[in-house]
Amino acid sequence: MALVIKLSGRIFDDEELVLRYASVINKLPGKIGVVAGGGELARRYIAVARRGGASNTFQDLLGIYASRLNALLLISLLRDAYPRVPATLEEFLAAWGGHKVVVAGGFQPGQSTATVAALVAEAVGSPVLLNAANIDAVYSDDPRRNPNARRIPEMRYDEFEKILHSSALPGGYELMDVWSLSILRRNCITTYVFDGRRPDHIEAIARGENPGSRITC
Ligand SMILES: Nc1ncnc2c1ncn2[C@@H]1O[C@H](COP(=O)(O)OP(=O)(O)O)[C@@H](O)[C@H]1O
Ligand SMILES: O=c1ccn([C@@H]2O[C@H](COP(=O)(O)OP(=O)(O)O)[C@@H](O)[C@H]2O)c(=O)[nH]1
Repeated sequence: MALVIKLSGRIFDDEELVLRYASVINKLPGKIGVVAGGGELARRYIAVARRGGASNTFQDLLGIYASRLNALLLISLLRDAYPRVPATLEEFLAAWGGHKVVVAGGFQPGQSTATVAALVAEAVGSPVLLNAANIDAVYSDDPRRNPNARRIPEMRYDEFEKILHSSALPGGYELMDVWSLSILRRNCITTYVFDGRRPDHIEAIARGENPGSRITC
């Protein structure tokens, strides 16, 4: 069975955490698709570009290249990974046949790596998407803005869509963007959102546990 994991870019801002994820992924059975986010590296370049009046397209492209650098770092730590960062879904699929792990970053402006992860999960036929996020679960509202936000361990995509107010601005797209949800929903792919600081949660989910939030169609 194929498995697809989206790694929040914030994971790549923490050296120890990147090494722990590489160790967990190296031990996972079966074929693994990974998508790396842009993290602090992306936000730093996007902030300078925005300040200098660069277009949203170029701000997104900077985020894409930052996410691809994060992806290449992870590839360098993995045993049997395709040794390049695929820039398109077609390239990802061409690599998928010949390697245990393929690691991508962004694909095109106007979306986030959550959409890349959803496209990859659909393309490789993965029944689940694991989202190692910069938050421990999905809440009724953004817990960083609303201290009364309620943690929601189980929900359906229609409820998830109502909760998310992700801005489609470069470096924004918090948690998951709307395009990712439409792709996940049309394939009935189950998404697990969990604390990205806990690579051990990948094995917990593989054992059938739900350490964060589970979203189903
Ligand atoms: N309903 C929500 N539940 C959980 N987190 C949310 C929600 N709405 C917005 N967020 C925000 O989404 C962020 C997690 O998104 P993620 O893409 O993993 O990290 P980031 O975009 O911060 O790199 C958290 O920082 C959190 O503040
Ligand atoms: O296919 C993609 C993936 C990413 N991005 C850009 O790269 C940034 C970093 O990606 P993301 O926000 O998904 O990373 P994370 O939130 O995990 O750090 C995004 O905000 C977008 O600006 C993009 O334009 N297209």
